[in-house]
Amino acid sequence: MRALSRAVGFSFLFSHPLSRTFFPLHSAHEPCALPWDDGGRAVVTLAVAQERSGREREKESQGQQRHIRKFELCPGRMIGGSHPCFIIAEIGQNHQGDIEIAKKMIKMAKDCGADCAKFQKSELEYKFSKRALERPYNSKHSWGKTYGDHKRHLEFSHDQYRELKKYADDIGIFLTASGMDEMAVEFLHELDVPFFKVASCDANNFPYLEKTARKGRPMVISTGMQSMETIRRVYKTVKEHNHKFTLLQCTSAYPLDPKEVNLSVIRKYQEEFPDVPIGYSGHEKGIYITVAAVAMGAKVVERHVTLDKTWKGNDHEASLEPSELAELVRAIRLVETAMGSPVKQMLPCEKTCHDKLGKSVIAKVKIPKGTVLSLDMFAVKVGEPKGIPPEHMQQLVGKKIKVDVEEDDSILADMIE
Ligand SMILES: CC(=O)N[C@H](C=O)[C@@H](O)[C@H](O)[C@H](O)COP(=O)(O)O
Ligand SMILES: C=C(OP(=O)(O)O)C(=O)O
Repeated sequence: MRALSRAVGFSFLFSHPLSRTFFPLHSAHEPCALPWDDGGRAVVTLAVAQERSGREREKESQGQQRHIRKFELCPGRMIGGSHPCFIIAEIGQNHQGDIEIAKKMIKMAKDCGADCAKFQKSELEYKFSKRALERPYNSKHSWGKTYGDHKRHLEFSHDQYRELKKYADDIGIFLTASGMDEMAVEFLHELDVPFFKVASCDANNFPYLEKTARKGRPMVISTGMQSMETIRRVYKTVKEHNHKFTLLQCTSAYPLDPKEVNLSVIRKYQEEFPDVPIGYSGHEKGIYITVAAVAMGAKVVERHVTLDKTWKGNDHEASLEPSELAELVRAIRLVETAMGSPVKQMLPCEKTCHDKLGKSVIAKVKIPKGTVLSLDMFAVKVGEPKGIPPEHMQQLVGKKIKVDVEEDDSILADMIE
C-alpha cells in the first residue's frame, strides 16, 4: 500500500484518523469507496481500485473460463474463454470455379485479418442423388443447364485443393473446407485441414456427424435449418466422440433478412451448452449483425467473402467485399477490447473528469462551529476544493462540525469531529 501511495505521491492519506473511523477505506473485497477528502485521496483510491481491478478481473475470468470451454481449433490458435473471436472468411464457391480467383481470395482474407479461409468440398455423387444432379438449374446464378453441371463447374479437384492448401500455408493463413458429404470429409482429413466445418445441411446428418467427430479433429458446426431438439442431439452425438467442437447459430437464407437472424439463439445455446464455445455464421448484408454477435459472446464467426458482390452466383450479394471484411475484423477486435470487465468501479481514466465535475457535499447555509449536522444543511454541487462525496452525506448526519463553515463552502473531512 505504501509503495502505491509513494508511487502517486500521497503517502499521508492512509494515516488520516478519519479515514478509518468515520469513512473507513474499504478492504480489497468490499465495494470501492469513492474518494471524499481531496484530489490526492482520489488518486490513491483510484490506484487501489486499479490494483484490485486487475486481481478481480483475473479471478473473474478464471471463474468464467472454468465454465466456458476453450480448445485449440487450429495449431497454436485457441478459441473460447477469453481468446479472440476466430474469424472465418467463407470463400465457398465465390471463386467462380477459377483457382486464380480462389488464390486471390485467400490472399485477400489474409490481408484483411481473417483467421481462416474456407471452401466447400463436395464429392458430388456422394452429396447429391443422380436425379438431384440432373435437375435443371434455371437461375441467373447457374453455371450449367443442370444442377450437376453447375456444381461440377464450381468444384475444385483434389490436386487443386492441395495447391490451394499449399498457397495458404505459404502466405500464412489457415485453410479448411466444409466436407459436404462423408467422402469429402475423408479427403479433407487426408489434406490435413486444421478443423472440419460442418455445413448446416449436415447438422442433422447423424451418421456423418458421428464419423466426422470420430476423426478427432476439432469441428465447427453450423445449425441453419434445424430445430432445437436436433441441436440437442447434435451436441450429445458429437460430444460422445469429440469434445472440441463449436455450434454456430445460422439461418440459411441468402441474403438473410435481419428479422430472421435470431441472434437470441446465441444466448439459448450459451445457456443450454455452457461447455461449448458458441458462434455465428451469417448470411445477412453488412457487418453490424455479426459484430453484435461477437458482443453477445460469439467465439467464432463466419461470413461469405467476395471480390465483387455483383458477380454471378447465389452467395455474392450476401458476401463481404474486402473493405467490409477488413472493417468487420477491426470492429470485432475493437468490440472485444471494449467488452472489458463487469467489475463496476471508478477507473483511473475517469480521474480527470471526476476532478473537474465530480460533486461534493456543500454547506447550503452558514454552519457555525459546534453545530450538529443535519441533512437540510447540505447541498450537492461541484465544489472547490472537492469535499465529501454525496454518497457519504447521510453519514455526516449527527456529527459535530469543528469549524465555522460559510454558505456554499465545501464540507471537508477534517472539519468533522
Ligand atoms: C446450405 C449451404 O450449403 N449453403 C452454402 C453456404 O453458405 C452456400 O454457399 C451454398 O453452397 C450456395 O448458396 C449454393 O448456391 P447454388 O445452389 O447456386 O450452388
Ligand atoms: C453451408 C455452410 O455453412 P453455413 O451452414 O454456416 O452457412 C458451409 O460451411 O458450407
